Amino acid sequence: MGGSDVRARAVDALTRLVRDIPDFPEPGIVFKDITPLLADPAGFGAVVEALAEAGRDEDGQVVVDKVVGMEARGFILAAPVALALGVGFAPVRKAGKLPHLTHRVDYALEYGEAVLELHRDAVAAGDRVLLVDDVLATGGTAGATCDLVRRCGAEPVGFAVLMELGFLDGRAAVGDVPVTSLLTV
Ligand SMILES: O=P(O)(O)OC[C@H]1O[C@H](OP(=O)(O)OP(=O)(O)O)[C@H](O)[C@@H]1O
Ligand SMILES: Nc1ncnc2[nH]cnc12
Repeated sequence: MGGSDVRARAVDALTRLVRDIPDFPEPGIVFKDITPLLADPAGFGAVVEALAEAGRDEDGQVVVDKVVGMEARGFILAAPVALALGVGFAPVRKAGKLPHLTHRVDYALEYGEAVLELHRDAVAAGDRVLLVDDVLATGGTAGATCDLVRRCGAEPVGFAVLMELGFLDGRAAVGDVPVTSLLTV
């Protein structure tokens, strides 16, 4: 199947299977709930395939060494993307969850602030790293993850996300790291 077909199937699944939950987790936020998408194997498979395209070049060659996913929804998408690309997966977690030596970054997101961590040995110096998550909102999470990857001496070479909230300038937070967003809402 060609790249545009893969993407079209993913966009169709996102349009049908992501629901809006108003005022969650706080008043004024419209929460993008991906659980119906995850419950649909064809839709879930379609979006994983489309996200994985961000880790390949035009000839279909894999051009990344590692996939990083952000807790918690990012894990669900990033792990199968890593397997699809045949590379390893590394988790970025909220504070206090990773057991070995970590790098830490404070960050803000659409509804709060927190600390993210990455094991210092999770990615190697010089690795080319693809970030994967479900939603790009303010970009706080993605920006902090780029910082963590760089602190390991590795290079964030792409950020693949299901949905981008277009009214927030999330792309600014990741600077010149290319963003692949399957849907802008
Ligand atoms: O662009 P931002 O403003 O940073 O927001 C995007 C982040 O917010 C959500 O995660 P959340 O921290 O709510 O964690 P969860 O996946 O555990 O629900 C989402 O999964 C992204 O990681
Ligand atoms: N509106 C939203 N829906 C789901 N996840 C989010 N993360 C940040 N903003 C979000």
